[in-house]
Amino acid sequence: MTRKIWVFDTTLRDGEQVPGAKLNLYEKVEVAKQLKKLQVDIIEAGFPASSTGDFNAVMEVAKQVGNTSDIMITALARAVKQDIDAVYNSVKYANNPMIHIVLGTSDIHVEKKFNKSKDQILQIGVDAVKYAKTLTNEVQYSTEDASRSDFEYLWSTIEAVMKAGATMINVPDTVGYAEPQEFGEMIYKLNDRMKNLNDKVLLSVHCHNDLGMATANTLAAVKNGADKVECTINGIGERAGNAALEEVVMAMITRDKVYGAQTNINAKEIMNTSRLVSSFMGLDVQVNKAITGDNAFAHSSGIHQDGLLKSRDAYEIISPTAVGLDDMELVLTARSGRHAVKNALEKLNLDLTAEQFEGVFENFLTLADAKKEVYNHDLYVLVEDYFKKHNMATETTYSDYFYEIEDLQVISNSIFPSASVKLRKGEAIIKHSASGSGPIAALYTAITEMTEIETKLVEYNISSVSRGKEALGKVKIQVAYEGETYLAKATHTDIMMASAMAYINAINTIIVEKMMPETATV
Ligand SMILES: CC(=O)SCCNC(=O)CCNC(=O)[C@H](O)C(C)(C)COP(=O)(O)OP(=O)(O)OC[C@H]1O[C@@H](n2cnc3c(N)ncnc32)[C@H](O)[C@@H]1OP(=O)(O)O
Ligand SMILES: CC(C)C(=O)C(=O)O
Repeated sequence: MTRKIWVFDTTLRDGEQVPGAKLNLYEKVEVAKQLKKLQVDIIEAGFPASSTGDFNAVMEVAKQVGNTSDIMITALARAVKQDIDAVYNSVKYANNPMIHIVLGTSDIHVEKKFNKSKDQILQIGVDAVKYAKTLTNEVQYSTEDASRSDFEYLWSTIEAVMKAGATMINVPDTVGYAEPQEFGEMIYKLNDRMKNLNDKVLLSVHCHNDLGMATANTLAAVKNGADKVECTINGIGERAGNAALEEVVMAMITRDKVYGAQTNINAKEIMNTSRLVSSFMGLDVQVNKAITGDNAFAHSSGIHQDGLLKSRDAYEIISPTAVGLDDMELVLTARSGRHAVKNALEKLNLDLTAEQFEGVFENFLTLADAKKEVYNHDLYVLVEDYFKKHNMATETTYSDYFYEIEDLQVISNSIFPSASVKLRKGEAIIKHSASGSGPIAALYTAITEMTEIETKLVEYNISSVSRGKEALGKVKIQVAYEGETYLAKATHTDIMMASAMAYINAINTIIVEKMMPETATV
């Protein structure tokens, strides 16, 4: 039988502990609404005692998102009356409020942090739970630093707080010290004892990623009886972060026979949630991050691309559509082979003879060696160049459709930010200037007015690819056009040039998908 695993999302509490990731009230509510669409069971919305801003944000999440019976809203408190009151007074507006109390159980915490005896700390925990129970029925108790605690003391604490009324026991690997086998064994023993005492109390885990094992430890706990997992979107959180919700959930779906457990998560909302959190918190997702990284479903090497074209399961264990992406991406690079390039040409209706293909492929490799990625609009131009070189007539001049940047100048000031841009479209040269509220707005306005393709810039993201003065700027954008979104990127030492190139890549992609004539055959 498949067990149900509860998902407790702590993106808005532990995730928000990432330096610089603080969200305002509006942003917290928006993320919480998206977490509800993702169908998490519990949202930990913050730490209300820490500031008035966070108290109000938690209260707003409780009111606006906790207003239905399918979700529980909680927030964190130390084992301190004032913190517990702050949690209660903010989460009480939810249909299902819960108070979450944390207190350490390891010798390090008891002796060095609190300078108290084990009995004193245990009593403080019990009193905190008893007090919280006078306010709400649902109370979770977290035994901070559980994985470095003396097992019998950890158990005495859990037993005592369960008797005091805790409805969920959360066992944290606070400093990411645990190892899957060892952590699994600890959870097995705790589960056994807990179920004997009161089988209605849920056993939960909260794992950190200091040794890169947060997901593995969480899944080991699931295998060994844990009922609930605490996670964050994109694995963000204090220091090296927490177990990533998308990894834990997709592992249970993909390896269902191993875990025999499932969550209620609507996996198709994973990418939307990841992008929203990344954009609001200003935290880029590492490109190779499992499930939500840019390259998680992108294949770039010839042998893999060939294998995928023959049978998807050769190199794919999860369909990208399962997490809300359109499809896998075959990125054309200098490591691509003939099968992938032929497939891309065929998709564009560019049917070539074997001899023509070999000629185009040779030129493709030369271009790919010079560029990081070859786009569909580059393929059109490669085919056209081949035909021109071999004095063959073409019905359509493809390069007449696409834009290339020849030059640009951007003036950034607080009075009148402006941009002058020179574009090439086939043989034609177009020049234009525009102003805007900032340099990027001016640049993108100039290009929009020249190309007459009205897009909406949904996201603009710039990062440095390397260190130092010569660092390359990498620009990633998302634009909307006629109800669809297009992602594009570009890299250049000049960040304005990288910004313009990314935008032109998006424009050319829109042209390929929406504006190339059906009859565009060679
Ligand atoms: C593992 C985790 O992620 S736990 C959650 C971490 N999150 C946060 O810390 C939320 C943000 N924190 C804050 O805003 C502040 O630290 C506050 C409001 C919690 C406390 O602020 P202050 O009162 O100024 O105390 P400060 O943070 O300097 O020190 C923590 C105090 O809480 C005590 N404390 C720490 N953990 C606990 C606990 N679980 N239960 C009871 N007391 C605790 C410490 O011993 C210390 O008390 P002391 O002043 O008597 O030595
Ligand atoms: C509050 C607890 C669950 C925590 O964040 C930790 O121990 O890491």
